Amino acid sequence: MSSSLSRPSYSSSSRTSSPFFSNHSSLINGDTRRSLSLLSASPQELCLRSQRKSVQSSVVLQDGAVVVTNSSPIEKLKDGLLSIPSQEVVAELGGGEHESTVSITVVGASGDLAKKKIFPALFALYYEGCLPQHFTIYGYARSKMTDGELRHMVSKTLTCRIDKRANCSEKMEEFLKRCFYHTGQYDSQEHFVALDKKLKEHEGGRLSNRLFYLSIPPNIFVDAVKCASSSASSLSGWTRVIVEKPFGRDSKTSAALTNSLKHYLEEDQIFRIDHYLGKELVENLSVLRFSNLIFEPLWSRQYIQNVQFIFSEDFGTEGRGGYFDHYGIIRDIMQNHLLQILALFAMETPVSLDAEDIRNEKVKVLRSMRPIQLEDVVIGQYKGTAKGGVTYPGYTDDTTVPKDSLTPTFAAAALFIDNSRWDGVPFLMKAGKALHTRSAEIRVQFRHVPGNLYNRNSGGTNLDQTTNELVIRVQPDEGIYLKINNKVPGLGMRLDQSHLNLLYSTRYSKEIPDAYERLLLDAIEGERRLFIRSDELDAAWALFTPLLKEVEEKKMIPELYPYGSRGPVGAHYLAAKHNVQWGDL
Ligand SMILES: NC(=O)C1=CN([C@@H]2O[C@H](COP(=O)(O)OP(=O)(O)OC[C@H]3O[C@@H](n4cnc5c(N)ncnc54)[C@H](OP(=O)(O)O)[C@@H]3O)[C@@H](O)[C@H]2O)C=CC1
Ligand SMILES: O=C1O[C@H](COP(=O)(O)O)[C@@H](O)[C@H](O)[C@H]1O
Repeated sequence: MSSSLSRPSYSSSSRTSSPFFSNHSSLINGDTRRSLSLLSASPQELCLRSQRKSVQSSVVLQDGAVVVTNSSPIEKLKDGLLSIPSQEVVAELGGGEHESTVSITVVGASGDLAKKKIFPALFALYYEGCLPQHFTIYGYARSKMTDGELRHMVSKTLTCRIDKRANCSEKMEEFLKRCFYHTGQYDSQEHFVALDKKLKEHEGGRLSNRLFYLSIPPNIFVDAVKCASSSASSLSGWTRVIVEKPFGRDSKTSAALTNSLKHYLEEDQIFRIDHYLGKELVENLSVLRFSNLIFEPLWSRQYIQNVQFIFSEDFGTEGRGGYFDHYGIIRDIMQNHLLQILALFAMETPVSLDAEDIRNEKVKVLRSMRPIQLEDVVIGQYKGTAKGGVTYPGYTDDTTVPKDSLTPTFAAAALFIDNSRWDGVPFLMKAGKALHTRSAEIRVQFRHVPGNLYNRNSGGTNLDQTTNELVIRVQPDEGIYLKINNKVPGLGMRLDQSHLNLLYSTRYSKEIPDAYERLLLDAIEGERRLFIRSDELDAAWALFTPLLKEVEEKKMIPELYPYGSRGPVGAHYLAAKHNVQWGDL
């Protein structure tokens, strides 16, 4: 364990352990509350107020300083008195002096993810006033680049939601002035020491908090963590590391990665990102379930016939064939994104919205899952096709993919949760690249109405087939709709199926933030709810590793499907075997 990281970290789950604030418990009263409203115009709070309504954050007084914390004052204000435990400091604003700073280092800044997602998300947070008063962003990679070149690169990546908004270029200029670049090797202590020196200069003696985003290939994660932790971690505030997937290829490699990371970091310094957890509709899943009386009572085997998690992309592995061939669609999408959504969907009510309470429930669901049977899995691989005069390449046409590759680019699977709530309910997953459309959705198909009166004279509608279905469309065109049977207006009695439709674009004028914005902000705030804990990861791999091993050892041949099609027909047989029809057809 590196000495620089042996200090306690100040997670929401370990708030009382902070040596810096352990004596700073205070009482909040009416005066303090008045101060809170006076402070409400600060940019940080505006951001927290408008976007993060789920009472995760608050502003409290601590020894004369105002501190943005991660807990809800509302919950604690019951008797007009709030006892604040020592808190993880997000920003400390005292007597007009701004004492803390956050340095964000994007390790692998020259890469695809950094350009496509991380820098645009950081800019969006800046634009929305969500970044602390004092922050610095450093790009770190081996490529030689000046600060100016990094800024030029970042300025070109603004393809996201902010670029058409008021004062965008002005804000961009301000943002870019806070971005710097440091050239270095990922395994060089010396280069990280040099980074540390630069960070310190920017921090200017303030309490320093440091976030490292590992946007690099997984084989160099540990080298980078080792150097960052021993040569560039904060000596006064927190140090956190965001780790991108893949977290290993199976149980063994994942455990090895976790062990190596834990050699240099405490678990609560590791933020394992699954960006699907940052998507608006995925975040909303718990709200839908636990804040609406009408859903939770139906959320079990008693009323739900099956649940479907569907991911499709209308493009192939273009440009990422090298990475993808080593992993395949089961590891790339199912074992993480879809399984995480399943866990949120199926978990029991957590004790609270605290990260640990939620993750405890997710782990329980994952550990209750039945081993996946090979006969409950279909795999496919896209092949080249020509349509409308355009030729679309097959997976193995990619020059970085071996010609005889058996790597699945499509998979469908039936999973089961062996607990009393979900006994016997098929949870179907389907994920594929180079399909006819790009979408991600959750479909909940309810049982048919017993003894339905209207089956007798519904004018041809078979109510056993037209059961209620709740669709949570994660992307695109985010929305939630419920299929119901309804009388067609008129003198006769004819039923049809209609939608009660909550389409976000018509209901909300606010743009939907990118998942990376939410997750980066959470990491800065120390909110771990949407990050994967190591036992969740272990449980996810324990479920998929035996299946992956079997598929690979038996050299299972994927069913070929044409680029742009709906995927292999085998997926329909799999669903039919479980008395299910895919809802997206
Ligand atoms: N791109 C995406 O859409 C997604 C990516 N991810 C994950 O995020 C991480 C980053 O992805 P991405 O940006 O696509 O990755 P890249 O392949 O673009 O790599 C990022 C940077 O790492 C350095 N690098 C690349 N290969 C090596 C190597 N063999 N040895 C040392 N350094 C290397 C390069 O910088 P330099 O040469 O300048 O040092 C490169 O610019 C990966 O773990 C990936 O799996 C996860 C989800 C989506
Ligand atoms: O993690 C990954 O996700 C992307 C899809 O993300 P989305 O937010 O664009 O839906 C996928 O293309 C990639 O293969 C995978 O690694």
